[in-house]
Amino acid sequence: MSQPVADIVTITDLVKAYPGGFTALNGVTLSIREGEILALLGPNGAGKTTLISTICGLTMPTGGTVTVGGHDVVADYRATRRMIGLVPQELSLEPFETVEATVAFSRGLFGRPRDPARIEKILRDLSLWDKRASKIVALSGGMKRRVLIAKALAHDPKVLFLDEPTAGVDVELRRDMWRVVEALKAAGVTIILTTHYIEEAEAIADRIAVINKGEILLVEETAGLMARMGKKEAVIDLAAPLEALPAALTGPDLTLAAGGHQIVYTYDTQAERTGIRRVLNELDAAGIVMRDLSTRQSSLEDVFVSLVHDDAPREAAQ
Ligand SMILES: Nc1ncnc2c1ncn2[C@@H]1O[C@H](COP(=O)(O)OP(=O)(O)OP(=O)(O)O)[C@@H](O)[C@H]1O
Repeated sequence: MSQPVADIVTITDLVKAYPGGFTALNGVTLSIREGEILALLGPNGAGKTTLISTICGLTMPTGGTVTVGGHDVVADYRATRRMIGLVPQELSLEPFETVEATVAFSRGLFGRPRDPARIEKILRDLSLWDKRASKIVALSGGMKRRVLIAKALAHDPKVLFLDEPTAGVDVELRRDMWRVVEALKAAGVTIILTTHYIEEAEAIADRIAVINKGEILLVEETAGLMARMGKKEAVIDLAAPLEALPAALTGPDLTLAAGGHQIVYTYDTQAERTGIRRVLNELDAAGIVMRDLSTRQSSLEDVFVSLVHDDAPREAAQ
């Protein structure tokens, strides 16, 4: 029998109001499971970096609690910080230091004893071993990102935060980075990543959390989310516009669009039968002439946009 998965990070009613009065986190409750890859998605300014900084103990919360491995991040900062590795957005490295010294120094910062074999393993896993004697300044952007990850792993953290790990890197390097993240997961590290690339979340995350205006809008298994919300639409172009749908074709899955020139039928991609044939038969029976039929699959990107968009009127109403 498989063991139930424990939560390694527990965030409860977290609030962060910045001194100027801006509330960046507005009651965030979220549990992160040991060993998972969780993608945190949200538009610019949603509160992703503030959330990560608060879990890492770099930003003080104004309300609520965060525990890592059962320890409170404020009361027990040293214990929680040791359990966390953070890869920041900016490439903040000492340019004239070597790769190996940079990573070894980072281990020392957390009071861990020197362990050249451990550093070698980290560098090898990240394909940095051949570059160990190179100065940071001589590395490509992609290699510098790997050094940042190596640095964050140098003290053997249980939880790794990656803030926009593939921002601005090319497709090949991005896929390379995904392999690195998956290998870390296989080694038992819990990973939380923020990203603006939705296909990145879809490709590697076990669960997806969507944050907007300091509030968590959704947390769900990636596969379940795609199955539940990844609907397919059939768009039927009509020869002549309709004022209304015929009586036999009313229902929440059918809408009239494009000024009556189109019927949009939304169906579940998981269902045994799509129901498209029934719709076409009903059109025929009602004497409605179809000009064209096309289908489109909604992606996680559509789900994300509709979630964040649906959230917009709330702000206007406040
Ligand atoms: N030190 C600060 N003082 C005041 N406001 C701040 C501070 N840091 C962040 N904010 C504000 O809090 C909000 C959330 O910022 P945060 O950086 O957490 O968002 P984000 O989701 O990480 O955005 P991005 O995707 O652009 O990195 C923003 O409106 C930002 O302007």
